[in-house]
Amino acid sequence: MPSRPDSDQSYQQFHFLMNAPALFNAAATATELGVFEFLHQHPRSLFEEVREHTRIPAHQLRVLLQAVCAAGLLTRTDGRYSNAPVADDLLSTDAEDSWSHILLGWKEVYYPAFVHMTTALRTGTNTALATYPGDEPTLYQRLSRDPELEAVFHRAMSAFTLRSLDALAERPEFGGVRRLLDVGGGDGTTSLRLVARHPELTATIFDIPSVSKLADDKIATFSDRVDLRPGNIFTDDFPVGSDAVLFSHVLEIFAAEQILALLKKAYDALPPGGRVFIYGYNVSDDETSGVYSARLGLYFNVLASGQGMAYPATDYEEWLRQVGFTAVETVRDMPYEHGLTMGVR
Ligand SMILES: C[S@@+](CC[C@H](N)C(=O)[O-])C[C@H]1O[C@@H](n2cnc3c(N)ncnc32)[C@H](O)[C@@H]1O
Repeated sequence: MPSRPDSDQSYQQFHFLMNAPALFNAAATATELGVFEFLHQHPRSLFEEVREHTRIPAHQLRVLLQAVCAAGLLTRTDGRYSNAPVADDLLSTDAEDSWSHILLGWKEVYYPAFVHMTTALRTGTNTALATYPGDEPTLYQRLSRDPELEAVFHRAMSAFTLRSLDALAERPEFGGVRRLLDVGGGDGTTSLRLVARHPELTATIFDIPSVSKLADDKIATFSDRVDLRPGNIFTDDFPVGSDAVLFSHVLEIFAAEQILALLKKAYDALPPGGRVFIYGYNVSDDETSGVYSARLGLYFNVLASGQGMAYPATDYEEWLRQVGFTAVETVRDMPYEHGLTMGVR
């Protein structure tokens, strides 16, 4: 059996990758037990102090803390534990954009589904969806039967969206928009940030009724400039009267024919000169890089919709042209593997 030198970076990455699911879960459990939050407030704590806070048996805490140290998220010096700087920045608070929400959403929804990956990819359908009650074709619709999990899921999505949203909100193109239709706008996180940044902008959030209810709570502060359109983006008409349509993290869920149908609906709902914005993850054009995009594509195909991926920007550009949009272009290399593809009716 050939062996590789320990100095080989790809070998080190291989070690980390093979153990990553266990370390991910240790980080999620430490988050749920409030370890990072406690050590943020009480750096250099002794084992007994962490134990008093977490209230788990000493041996099990010993095992957990070793794992989280090995993952690089905690340090232990002279027997005292502290957050590593990256954990202190990203995991130690309950703020809306905290990675702690993202971790819990991935732990509860994404990663349990991946035991179905081989079957799902072999059979070409999202077999993990069978673990959720209902007969609706996507996870988003089935989650409406479990409001608690739906809230965890949307809190995670909102936290992640907040992390990548500023690059979108800062785009000068939104300065020229007056009425935005935010298709699949979720709990309103994106529209709220856009209207806060652009004082002339008003927005309509179009999403399924149970998600619109989540948005209802959030939009209170901007209720004069943000409204809700509960419904199904495929079977219900797009409201008219907007001069721009935004698809943020939505088209990537679906297959090419469905994307073309949604883009055609956007085209028909827009006036001449109206704009379309497609914001989300893009794999590289040669489809070899993008770890966030990889996770997302697998999640769609194993669980969420049974199709879709973080398509390369060139796919979106081609679909926009096919539907009739002009001045098609993409802003590439935005944070978190994001891109913004735009067109004009
Ligand atoms: C990945 S989330 C994106 C949310 C938000 N746009 C963002 O960027 O954070 C996809 C959204 O599409 C919505 N969605 C999926 N299928 C839908 C359908 N058929 N009709 C209405 N909304 C749908 C989901 O409920 C969910 O809120």
